[in-house]
Amino acid sequence: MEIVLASASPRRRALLEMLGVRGFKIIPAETGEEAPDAGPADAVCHIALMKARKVSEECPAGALVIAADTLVYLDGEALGKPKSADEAGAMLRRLSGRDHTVYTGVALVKDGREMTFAESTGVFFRPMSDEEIAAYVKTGEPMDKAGAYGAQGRGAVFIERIDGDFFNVMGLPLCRLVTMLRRFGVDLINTEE
Ligand SMILES: Cc1cn([C@H]2C[C@H](O)[C@@H](COP(=O)(O)OP(=O)(O)OP(=O)(O)O)O2)c(=O)[nH]c1=O
Repeated sequence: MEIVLASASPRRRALLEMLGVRGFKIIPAETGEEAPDAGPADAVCHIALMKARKVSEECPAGALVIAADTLVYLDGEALGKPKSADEAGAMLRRLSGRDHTVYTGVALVKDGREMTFAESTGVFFRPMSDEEIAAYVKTGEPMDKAGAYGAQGRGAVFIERIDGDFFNVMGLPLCRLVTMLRRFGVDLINTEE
């Protein structure tokens, strides 16, 4: 079966490769990513579905399209990707010394059949000094990431504890994704190889 990852995220690509998915195509979805006025789980599912639908329209029949969207949620507010170094610093100051929740919505679309789910993971940050935040922002790592950090990169040093699927924080909740893929006839556990 042809599998298409509707994402420009190098992390999502690496995670699918890690699962042993071979020869999948990458077609990033060009959507506005306007979050609807909804709770975080509904919002990430909606955006993921918009991405998957858009790419599915361009794909041949039989292709299974996977899309995702990740948001960091704090005090009832969604933190997306920072637009500037200053905004990244401000986000990190808010995250310092407390816990927040990362939501990733995943959408699977094949021949008009659609499935979505959202996974949440609690992330506990240790207190960060202003110097640490400035130095981290300077690395550039925060810039293309929701909440201005990468749990899989240098950002790891600020994370005291994680409650849930770590890969969900990176942008793709692998445990539930594999279960959902089975419903579309893709079995990544019982492979012949
Ligand atoms: C919190 C966190 C987010 N991220 C990333 C995952 C996502 O790539 C990004 C959130 O932006 P998204 O809009 O979810 O995804 P994207 O724009 O990078 O890619 P596409 O829409 O084409 O699929 O933040 C990390 O890599 N590590 C982290 O610890």
